[in-house]
Amino acid sequence: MPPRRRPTQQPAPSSAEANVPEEGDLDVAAASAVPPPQAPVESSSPEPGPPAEAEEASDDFTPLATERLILRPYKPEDAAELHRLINDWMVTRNLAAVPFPYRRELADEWIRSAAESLRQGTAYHLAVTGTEGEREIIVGGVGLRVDKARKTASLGYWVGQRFWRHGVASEAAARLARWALANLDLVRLEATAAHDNAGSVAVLRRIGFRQVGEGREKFLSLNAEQRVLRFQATREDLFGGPEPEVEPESCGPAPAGSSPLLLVAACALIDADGRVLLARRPEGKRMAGLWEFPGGKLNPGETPEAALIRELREELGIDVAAACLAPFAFASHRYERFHLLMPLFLCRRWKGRPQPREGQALAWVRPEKLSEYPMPEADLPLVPLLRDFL
Ligand SMILES: Nc1nc2c([nH]c(=O)n2[C@@H]2O[C@H](COP(=O)(O)OP(=O)(O)OP(=O)(O)O)[C@@H](O)[C@H]2O)c(=O)[nH]1
Repeated sequence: MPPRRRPTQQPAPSSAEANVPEEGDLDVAAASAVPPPQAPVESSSPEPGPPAEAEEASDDFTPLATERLILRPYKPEDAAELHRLINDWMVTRNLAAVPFPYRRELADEWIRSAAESLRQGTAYHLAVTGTEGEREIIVGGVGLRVDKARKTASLGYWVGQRFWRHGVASEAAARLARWALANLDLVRLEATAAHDNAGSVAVLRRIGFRQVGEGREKFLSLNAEQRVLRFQATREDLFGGPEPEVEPESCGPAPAGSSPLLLVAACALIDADGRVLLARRPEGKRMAGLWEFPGGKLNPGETPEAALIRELREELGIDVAAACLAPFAFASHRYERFHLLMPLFLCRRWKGRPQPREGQALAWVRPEKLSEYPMPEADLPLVPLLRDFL
């Protein structure tokens, strides 16, 4: 079959990906790296600054680490190794967007286009690397194509045949999927797998995707359509809903059959420009990726004001006086495992400059833009109140 040359014909994990049974262990090691906050992320300065704008383009993607792997942007010098791994019928036959045979020049072209789309924030195609002895080796690839209009992204992955049966695809795909929902402006992830690709289906299920339907897709390597299974994952699928450990001390008594009451104090910090500070729940927490008002649970015996003063110092490194906290509204919302009662205070004066002390991204948001930021359900009624007031 002659290779075809189109920018979309890539070793790209665009969909319907690797047939990778996932057991055992791989002799690869991880270096330490942390994900950068991504859009919509703004200045954390309380001084007047640029208005809130979604900003997703990045020239500088910080690699993502897993226990054994590093997910990093491709480099031009990866082309030969990439070509050697991907120009393999056993790998390409499961990849919808990769032709076979795969010509060497396509690897160069792919690396160039992956760098450009990463810079623009339209796709995140990353090399999955491990180490063999002291040497870094490429073991596969993982990627996301972003559909900004639909706030979705499609996940794909492939693994070089030599590295099958070591759990590489699950480890890499889970990391990128969780990073994406925690850091990008997305409501869900999508993925497809060829109906007979049991390995890839198992990967998607293992990392938290749900099957939502079936369809057909053209596979370049087969030069034919294939039946595919369609999968999706939302934040709730990957991180769980709002179900914190509810300590009896912070709750009122819960009669049999009812949910415990959780008291949380929250604060809308307002800067001199009338912008409100939102904090994004970081990867690793339930509801990661949602934006909320800084604050937190009340400790036993604490007043809401005292809890807020403590939380604002811990989370943002600022000092607030109780006299500067003005009661504004409250949220009363039933989550599955508890009922949230959350007084919301307004504060226009504080000491220090809010800094993200707990890995959260911060955004100073104009009131009319608040509704563009995905927030926990309990906060939704507060948004119009705040917008009208400010
Ligand atoms: N701070 C804050 N919490 C909110 C908001 N809306 C909302 O539903 N919550 C929920 O209220 C609870 C706040 O608890 P928290 O901040 O002390 O705890 P957490 O889940 O972040 O975990 P942690 O115990 O590790 O700090 C969480 O379940 C959180 O999802 C909000 O606007 N601000």
